[in-house]
Amino acid sequence: MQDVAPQDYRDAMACLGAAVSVVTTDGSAGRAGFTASAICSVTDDPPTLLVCINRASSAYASVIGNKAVCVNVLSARHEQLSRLFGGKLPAEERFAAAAWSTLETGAPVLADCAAAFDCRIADIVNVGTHDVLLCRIVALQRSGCTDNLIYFGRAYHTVGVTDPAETGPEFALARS
Ligand SMILES: NC(=O)c1ccc[n+]([C@@H]2O[C@H](COP(=O)([O-])OP(=O)(O)OC[C@H]3O[C@@H](n4cnc5c(N)ncnc54)[C@H](O)[C@@H]3O)[C@@H](O)[C@H]2O)c1
Ligand SMILES: Cc1cc2c(cc1C)N(C[C@H](O)[C@H](O)[C@H](O)COP(=O)(O)O)c1[nH]c(=O)[nH]c(=O)c1N2
Repeated sequence: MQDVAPQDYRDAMACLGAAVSVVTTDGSAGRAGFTASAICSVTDDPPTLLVCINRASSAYASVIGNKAVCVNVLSARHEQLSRLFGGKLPAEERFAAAAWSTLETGAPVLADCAAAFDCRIADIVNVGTHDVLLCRIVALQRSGCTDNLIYFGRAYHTVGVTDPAETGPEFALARS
């Protein structure tokens, strides 16, 4: 099979806008977290989402060791937090920038995120540089999603719903 070049693949993938989350974990293998956009819903029965994690990530050993993650979906106001968790900072400095609680698994839950999916890792598939984590949702936190953070064309954007009660949903995409 003839593969396309990784750079050509990334250039094309930059056309896929995606929601941005901070994926966290805590437990005997340590507290860690990273910014992620490679996340999607698999099935609602049993409620399952997938997360792709680079095995070179500083969070990898903790995620695999704890067998649990929380997917914290970011709002527009979390752009700086996304940059912190997507950079090379030590874990303590990343977590110091926000307020956290826990639900079932002990993975950090971002206080004011749009939605948090607390998960146990049910299965792992190795693909190239990444592991695909199949994550069973064991608890949820929701605080509305009127202004989400989006990563598209190698830049952050926000997508908002204006006057949903009066006019029905109207979506606006703005570069931040
Ligand atoms: N799935 C991922 O691991 C993933 C996704 C987005 C960004 N990133 C990382 O964030 C940084 C900035 O990314 P960018 O979007 O500004 O520019 P970029 O050119 O590195 O990436 C463009 C797009 O390609 C995909 N991509 C990039 N690196 C990948 C990887 N190692 N594995 C799978 N898909 C990958 C993503 O969809 C990304 O949005 C880079 O270091 C990139 O590797 C990783
Ligand atoms: C917008 C955006 C989206 C993603 C990322 C980055 C950014 C900026 N990164 C990369 C990841 O966040 C980054 O590698 C680590 O957090 C920083 O590396 P270390 O934690 O220091 O290893 C990333 N990594 C990953 O394994 N899966 C993913 O889905 C994503 N998605």
